[in-house]
This record gives sequence, structure tokens and C-alpha cells, in this order.
Amino acid sequence: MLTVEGLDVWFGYPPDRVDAVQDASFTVAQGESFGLVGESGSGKSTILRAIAGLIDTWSGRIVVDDQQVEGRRRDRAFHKTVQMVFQDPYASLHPRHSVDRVLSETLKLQGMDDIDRRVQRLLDDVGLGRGFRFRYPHQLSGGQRQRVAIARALAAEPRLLLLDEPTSALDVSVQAEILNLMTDLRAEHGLTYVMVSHDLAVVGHMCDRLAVMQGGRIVEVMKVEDLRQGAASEAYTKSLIEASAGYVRA
Ligand SMILES: Nc1ncnc2c1ncn2[C@@H]1O[C@H](COP(=O)(O)OP(=O)(O)OP(=O)(O)O)[C@@H](O)[C@H]1O
Repeated sequence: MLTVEGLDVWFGYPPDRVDAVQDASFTVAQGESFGLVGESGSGKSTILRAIAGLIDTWSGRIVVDDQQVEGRRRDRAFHKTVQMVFQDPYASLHPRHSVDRVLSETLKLQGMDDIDRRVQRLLDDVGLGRGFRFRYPHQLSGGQRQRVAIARALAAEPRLLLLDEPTSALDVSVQAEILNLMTDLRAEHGLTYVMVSHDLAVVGHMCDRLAVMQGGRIVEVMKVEDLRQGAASEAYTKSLIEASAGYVRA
């Protein structure tokens, strides 16, 4: 489903050039959920944005579902395959656009018909009833806003969902609801996930495999199951596990 090979991503020009990602390689199978973990600034979001076709300055190879990503991708076919959900659902929803408008416009942009029925179906899929359809972002809780953002991503009927810290702006009980929703949606829609998180407990709950990043490089790729068994081989991964007491208990 996804191949990332020898990915380098940089920002700016010498002497201020930042090498955000260096020589990153991994593959994600159809239907798999893959986590990217690591400390702040280690390059996790940058990898996601490069896969999403949102960055120009990179080299290497990114192939999504047989489509080669080249610099920025803005075409409809690509967005039908890949969608992204961001950390802050308030920032990613236009404050003056109702839920109905957000979803209808996305569906129309994808060239879909039967908009009314599809909007209702999307709201049902993310557990929001009819009463939410004509609300505005300020009339929704953080968790409800993130459900709308997920519904908007699903509107394009993507095969790959890129999730950038999708629950870190939410409080713990709402976080669990959204994680469970995303687990159910993956099974129902046969989705593939790549998910960025600084939280090993979240990745342990959601993912099959993960890559551990440090200073722009992937230091280890492993199964979540092996992480749970304490089979991390890199010292850095072990220190992450120790720092994440919640995960060890999970
Ligand atoms: N547009 C940009 N211009 C310049 N530098 C950038 C830009 N975006 C990211 N960076 C730098 O690239 C590096 C990787 O950033 P990135 O956001 O990918 O890290 P991250 O692991 O996702 O961090 P966090 O967990 O804090 O979100 C950082 O040093 C960051 O400052």
C-alpha cells in the first residue's frame, strides 16, 4: 500500500537548512496500521506531510497504492487515495462553515452525487446524529469536532489515512472514544493507517507495527507485539518505553 524509500526531507537553504528527515525507509501493507513515534522534532509529522504530497523539498521514493508521489500532489485521484487528519480539529475546520457544508463541499469536490444521503451516512459512520448536521465548529466539543474532521477525511473514500496526533488535543476519556472509533472504521472500511504519536500507549492501542524516530532518522521498525514483550533492540526505544509507564501497564 505504501513504500517509503531513502526519504530525505529538508527545509530552507544553507546555512539555515534543516534536515528534518534523513534516509527513512519503511513499507506499510494494505489494511495495516503503522505508527511513527519519537520525541518532539524528530521528523514524524514531516514524513506524514511528504506522503500526503504537501512538501516540495524532498528526495527518495514514495509510492502510495502504485502512484508515485512527486513533490506536491493536488489532484483529485491522489486525494481519493490519501487523506490526512490533523491534531487540532478546531484549527482544521473553518469557523463559519457548518458541518453540513464541510461534508457536502468535500463530497462535491470529489465529484460524488447523492450528497444528502452521503452526508447523513458519514455522520452515522462517525457516531454523530442528525442534530449535528447544521451545527458550526464552536457549537461542538473537541471530540465532536474531531469526529467531523474524520468524517471529512472519509468523504473522499480514501484507502490510506494519515493521522497526525489525532487525539492529543483531547482529554483522556474522549481520546479513548476517538481511538475506538478509528479502530472500528479501519475494520469497516478496510483502511490503512499511518499514525504519528508521541504517546506509546496510543500507538500500542492502535497500531500493528511502528517506526521509532530520533533526530530525523528511523532507529527501529518493529511489531507492537514485540514492543509489548520488551523486545526493543535499540537503547533509545527502551528509554521511550521506560518513559511511558502507561504503555508498560497496557
Ligand atoms: N516548514 C518548516 N520549516 C523549517 N523547519 C521545519 C518546518 N517544518 C518542520 N521543521 C523542522 O523539522 C524538524 C522535524 O519536525 P516535525 O514537525 O516533523 O517533528 P515531529 O517529530 O512531528 O515533532 P512534534 O512531535 O513536536 O510534532 C524540526 O526540527 C522542525 O523544527
